[in-house]
Amino acid sequence: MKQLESFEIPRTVIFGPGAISKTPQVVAKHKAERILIITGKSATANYANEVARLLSGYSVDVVRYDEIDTSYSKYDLVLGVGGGRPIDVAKVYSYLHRAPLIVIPTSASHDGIASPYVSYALSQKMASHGKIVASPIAIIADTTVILNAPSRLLKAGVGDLLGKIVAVRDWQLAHRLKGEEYSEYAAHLALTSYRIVVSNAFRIKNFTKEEDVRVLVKALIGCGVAMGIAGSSRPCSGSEHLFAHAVELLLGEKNNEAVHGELVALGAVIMAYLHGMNWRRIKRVAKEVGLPTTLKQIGIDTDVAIEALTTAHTLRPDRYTILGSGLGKEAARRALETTELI
Ligand SMILES: NC(=O)C1=CN([C@@H]2O[C@H](COP(=O)(O)OP(=O)(O)OC[C@H]3O[C@@H](n4cnc5c(N)ncnc54)[C@H](OP(=O)(O)O)[C@@H]3O)[C@@H](O)[C@H]2O)C=CC1
Ligand SMILES: O=C(CO)COP(=O)(O)O
Ligand SMILES: [Zn+2]
Repeated sequence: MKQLESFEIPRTVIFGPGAISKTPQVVAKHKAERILIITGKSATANYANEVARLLSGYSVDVVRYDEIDTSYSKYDLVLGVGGGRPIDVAKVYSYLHRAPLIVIPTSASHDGIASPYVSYALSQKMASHGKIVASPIAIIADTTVILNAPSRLLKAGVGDLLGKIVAVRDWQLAHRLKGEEYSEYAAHLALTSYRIVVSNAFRIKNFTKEEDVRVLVKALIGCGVAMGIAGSSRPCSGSEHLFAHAVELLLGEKNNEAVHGELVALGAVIMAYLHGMNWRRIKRVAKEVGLPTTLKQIGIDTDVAIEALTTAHTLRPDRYTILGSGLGKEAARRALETTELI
């Protein structure tokens, strides 16, 4: 007999120019007195303070994501304001303290905006027990704010989406070879986001218009919903993300200048090559948008890339990908040379 299924997706999504001003109305729907705003380290703090001002009738604390710990006192509502890291930490807080979560992205650099899962390594350490599922009750995506974010971040959002073609291919492989459960709907949703950015890449690449950001934000939200439906990040994270995570781990927290979506795009090129897919197309789109297309452009040494490629398969042993039981050093170097990433 089939088992019962359940999944979490966001309840309310408000997006467009000036959406942030709607925060009080969204908050008012929930019986909250004490509100915690988790935000970024510097640039995004202004937005968090703006949100705090809008909520002047409440007791509000604003805390940086890297300064919060699990002993933090109880709040009725948590808001994640910033990039992917503060949003992930806000999800952890929401999960651990059963506080409803509102996500206010200040950039379109990642697809964690609507996903109920947590990716950022620090957040994982904060939650030692089990798998975190924290779907936002609301997303408030202010496209004016996002349009003003550095274009590198918006391009990174395109990079995160370029990875979906590989992630879905890995998932199909695992379905065929390992019998892993596969959701055609979730896979199609992730692929639709990939296709939309690929077909609009030429038009949206400079991110000068609000509608360009809209296309990107919708595609990223679509991926978050795909993860919710799949019950994991599977449709949106395969071997290309394993490569990105492996590089991030090797570089460490302190000297990590690499942006998530940029690493994912480079990973997608390598893994598409290993799959025998059209890796040149992914690279062409990345170049078109202005994403880095060599490791040198983001300061990653060949040794680090090879180490990442040979260890990436160990990071998530339960998620089968084209990396199988691991690449050897020679194969890793060959892949980097053939795809001209080095
Ligand atoms: N849960 C999920 O499903 C997913 C989670 N992720 C996670 O998200 C993270 C990647 O997200 P990303 O956004 O790149 O990382 P960060 O949150 O680290 O943000 C990157 C940089 O962008 C800055 N920034 C954000 N918005 C603005 C803005 N409007 N103006 C100026 N600067 C801005 C941040 O500033 P500041 O210093 O103020 O923070 C930070 O310096 C990774 O840790 C990844 O694992 C990614 C995909 C999916
Ligand atoms: O970044 C993600 C999807 O884009 C999340 O993936 P992970 O589950 O690999 O952290
Ligand atoms: Zn990602």
